[in-house]
Amino acid sequence: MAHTEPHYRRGLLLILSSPSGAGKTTIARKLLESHHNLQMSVSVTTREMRPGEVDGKDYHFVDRATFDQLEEQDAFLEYAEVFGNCYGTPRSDIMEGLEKGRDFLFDVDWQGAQQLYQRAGADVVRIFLLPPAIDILENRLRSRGTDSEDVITKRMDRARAEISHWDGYDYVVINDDIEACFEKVRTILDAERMRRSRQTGLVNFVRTLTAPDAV
Ligand SMILES: Nc1ncnc2c1ncn2[C@@H]1O[C@H](COP(=O)(O)OP(=O)(O)OP(=O)(O)O)[C@@H](O)[C@H]1O
Ligand SMILES: Nc1nc2c(ncn2[C@@H]2O[C@H](COP(=O)(O)O)[C@@H](O)[C@H]2O)c(=O)[nH]1
Repeated sequence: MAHTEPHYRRGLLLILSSPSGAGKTTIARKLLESHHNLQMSVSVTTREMRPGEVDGKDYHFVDRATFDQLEEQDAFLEYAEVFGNCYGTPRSDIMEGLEKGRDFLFDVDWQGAQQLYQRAGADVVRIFLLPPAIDILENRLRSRGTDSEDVITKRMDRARAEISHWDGYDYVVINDDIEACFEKVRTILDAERMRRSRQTGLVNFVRTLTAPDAV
């Protein structure tokens, strides 16, 4: 075996949660640009499409009847109701992808993080993003320009509840400067990929070092 041959690694499920507006989508985009072998888990949702969003890329947009049907078919690894809309993670592909060493990125709320952890514990890495201050969070939601004042009020009310779940995560990162935050999240992902428990091909490799004649 050439010493450059990559060792087999099991994939992981990287969860990014935060109060709405703290920067999950922004950090997720940067991670996807910089890490090949990382793909977004595209959720199914009943919420209206926002300007600029693409069906099948940002979400799979469906009506409530279709969502309920998928739920009945056990098509979701997890699902939750957020701001009166339903969101679910499609089960298909993910378990199979993990076996093949693929990593998946999730932008889900604390309920999604909890359910994914209950179903796929050892494969899950949970990161929670916090804003540097509560008024900065509100400013970011306003400057994003995607929501009405009514929706911003709802998101801010929910933000406090979401923040109260910060201690259900493996890592907590404050998103003050976007580049600094990204560097921290990237470091976590790179280190988690190296975990011994994920590098399942190491057993055979180590055998070639310690008992080369037996291989
Ligand atoms: N560190 C930062 N400094 C300044 N602006 C930021 C920072 N991080 C994100 N933003 C901006 O804040 C707004 C909200 O960010 P983003 O949409 O990524 O949040 P989110 O957590 O995905 O929100 P939601 O849960 O509602 O989808 C965006 O306009 C984004 O460009
Ligand atoms: N439990 C889940 N939560 C999800 C999923 N997809 C998104 N979300 C969360 O919903 C809110 C609102 O998102 P928005 O795009 O409408 O602003 C946000 O907190 C997301 O993290 C999912 O599949 N499951």
